[in-house]
Amino acid sequence: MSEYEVITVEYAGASFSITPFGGHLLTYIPPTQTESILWCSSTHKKDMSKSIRGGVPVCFPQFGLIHDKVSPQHGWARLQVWTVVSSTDRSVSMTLTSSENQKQGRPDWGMWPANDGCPYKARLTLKVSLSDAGELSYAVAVRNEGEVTMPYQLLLHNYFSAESQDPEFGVTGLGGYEVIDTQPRGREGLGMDYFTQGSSPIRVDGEVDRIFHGKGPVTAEIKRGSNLGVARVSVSASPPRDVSCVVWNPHEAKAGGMGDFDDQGWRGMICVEPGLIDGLQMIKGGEEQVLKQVITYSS
Ligand SMILES: O=P(O)(O)OC[C@H]1O[C@H](O)[C@H](O)[C@@H](O)[C@@H]1O
Repeated sequence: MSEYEVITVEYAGASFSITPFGGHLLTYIPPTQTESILWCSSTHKKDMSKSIRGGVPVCFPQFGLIHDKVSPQHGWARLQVWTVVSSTDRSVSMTLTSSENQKQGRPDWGMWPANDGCPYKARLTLKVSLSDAGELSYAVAVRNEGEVTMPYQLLLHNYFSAESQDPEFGVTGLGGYEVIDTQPRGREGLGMDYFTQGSSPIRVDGEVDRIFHGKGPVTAEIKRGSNLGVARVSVSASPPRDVSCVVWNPHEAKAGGMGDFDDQGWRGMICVEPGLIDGLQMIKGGEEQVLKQVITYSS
């Protein structure tokens, strides 16, 4: 099987690389830095048989698993080859339609009826660009090209490189958010915990898999550890709506069971994943909704 194609853009002392497979951002190197602040597993699949483990997978039309036994976890957008529509000295734009997905014979979202009877027509357009200051802007537009109102979810599954066991490590900015903790401490097997996030940083002291629901846009700060500096991700939706965020680190046992996860790689990463996942999003025929994140770095 052939490997995915990679497009690299360098501008304002920064660079990023992206592949049409999944519309997947692979690296972002901010100005003055020599290494990507995004984490990517060295053992990820390059042959397009599986979503890339690292970078920024696009999750659409749903986050997570729908228990219909056919829809892939986190949807099909990250499994399709997107079409490049423009490429400039500072940006790349790609598009993907649900009809393309249907042609590939992949199952649709469980809530979408089977391929030929599906009433929904979605077009995703992704634009990744570098500003004059070398900041990375990453926007996904969802257009309903059909006539009936279409439900969806969209999430940007950012993998940041981080020293997750460093005392300086922590994720902040989600204080006051309502949390669904799928890995409650000390209550194994007893389902989920629900609480309001306090102001202290989120750390990795076991498997972390938490969904944070808040109001309006999100800005999360990732103190990546003593040696790696700080990443900041600012996310907003247009038209304005509530943006949620997932924080995930599989820790040793779960990562060890994943064939495409570097040995001990969980020590070097954290996922901070903004998304429109507080219930189903509704979009009328002919309308477009956009989720945009800006990623910046400071030492
Ligand atoms: O292995 P994947 O399908 O890429 O999912 C990786 C992870 O994505 C999210 O962070 C979910 O909250 C996790 O429960 C899941 O394990």
